[in-house]
Amino acid sequence: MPSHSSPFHKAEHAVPPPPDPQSEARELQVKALLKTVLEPILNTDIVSLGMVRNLRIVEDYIYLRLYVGKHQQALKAEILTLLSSLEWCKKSYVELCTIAGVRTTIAVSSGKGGVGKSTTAVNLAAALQAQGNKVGLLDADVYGPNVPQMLGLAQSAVQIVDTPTGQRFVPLEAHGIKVMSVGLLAAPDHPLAWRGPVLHKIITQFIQEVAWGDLDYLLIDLPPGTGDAQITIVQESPICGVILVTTPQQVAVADVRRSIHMFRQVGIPVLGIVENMSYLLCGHCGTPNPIFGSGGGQQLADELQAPLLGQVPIDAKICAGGDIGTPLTLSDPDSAVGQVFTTIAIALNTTFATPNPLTPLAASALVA
Ligand SMILES: Nc1ncnc2c1ncn2[C@@H]1O[C@H](COP(=O)(O)OP(=O)(O)OP(=O)(O)O)[C@@H](O)[C@H]1O
Repeated sequence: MPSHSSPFHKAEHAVPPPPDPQSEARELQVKALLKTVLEPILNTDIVSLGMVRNLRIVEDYIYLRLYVGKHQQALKAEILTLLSSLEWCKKSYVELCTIAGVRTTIAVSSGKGGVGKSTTAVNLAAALQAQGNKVGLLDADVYGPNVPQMLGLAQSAVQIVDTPTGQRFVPLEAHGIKVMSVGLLAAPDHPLAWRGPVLHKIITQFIQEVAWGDLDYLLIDLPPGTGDAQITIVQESPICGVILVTTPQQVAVADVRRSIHMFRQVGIPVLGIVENMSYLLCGHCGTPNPIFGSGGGQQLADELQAPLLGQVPIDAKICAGGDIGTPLTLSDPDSAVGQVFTTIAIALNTTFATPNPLTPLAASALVA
């Protein structure tokens, strides 16, 4: 954090001065330098990974925020050493932004509601957990928080604990997955009509004030669309990347296109697209029938250079699983649905858990 004697303390509240050529040149110099710092697992520079945000240069001082997982905190020292090599820099401040205990944070988003975003988040969490990962699921869909019901936790009460760093929500647990949801704080059947600053505060609390313990993956189920709530969440959290869910119809695809642009604008890598309700499997012969049309997900993936991570069939057992609180990927991992989510979980593990010379998933995520 910047000390009170730093120029940033004054600058926080002041109207930003017009950019001067010297500051602009220095900013370019700093960015170029930061681009030489590689995240060792993804083997990609920290600027392209969206880890560096809020870069500001005031006179001879540099300030930036570094959004990282618990295993990446050593990057701070590397950055400070590197910036100290600039002959004009008197001091640099790197504010570490992380979620305590969490290694990899991934958001699940969709351009519009009802396309299966929560279904994807829940089944992916189950697939990652089944592969031996410690997994948390944060239901940040303030407009329709239905993760608790999908995991059989609908009526549960949330506990609060005192910790050395303040009070924290205690996540609930379902099928070995730690779960926190805005829905758990609202009375049943009560609309969640939070707006503006209240919404911002609740979301920020959810990101920072949950006692997750040690997690390999934290999945965040975002609200649909590209509004204030989504932007707050992606800007306030150390998200490594976002998975976008769509259906094959043209209208859903257009919404996802908008979402992808929004994420790329704020510098969050897009890990790929999940096409849900891609086809209906014939109950007799097993032939796939693309009742909502076909090719939408692949077309979008090609156009936006984001990989198509999987195509999930329509299966009535998904709804049944949602109602009884057990994701289909857990109750029937060998089903076509279970296999799609297992494949995606393996791709994520390969990308985020093993040092590698730029996996296809990581490489394509960074195309702007
Ligand atoms: N592949 C599928 N086959 C059958 N039913 C599905 C499938 N995917 C989702 N559903 C069902 O569609 C409904 C909407 O799914 P879900 O709640 O996951 O969508 P969502 O995008 O999260 O919606 P919202 O944005 O409104 O929260 C649920 O009843 C779910 O069980």
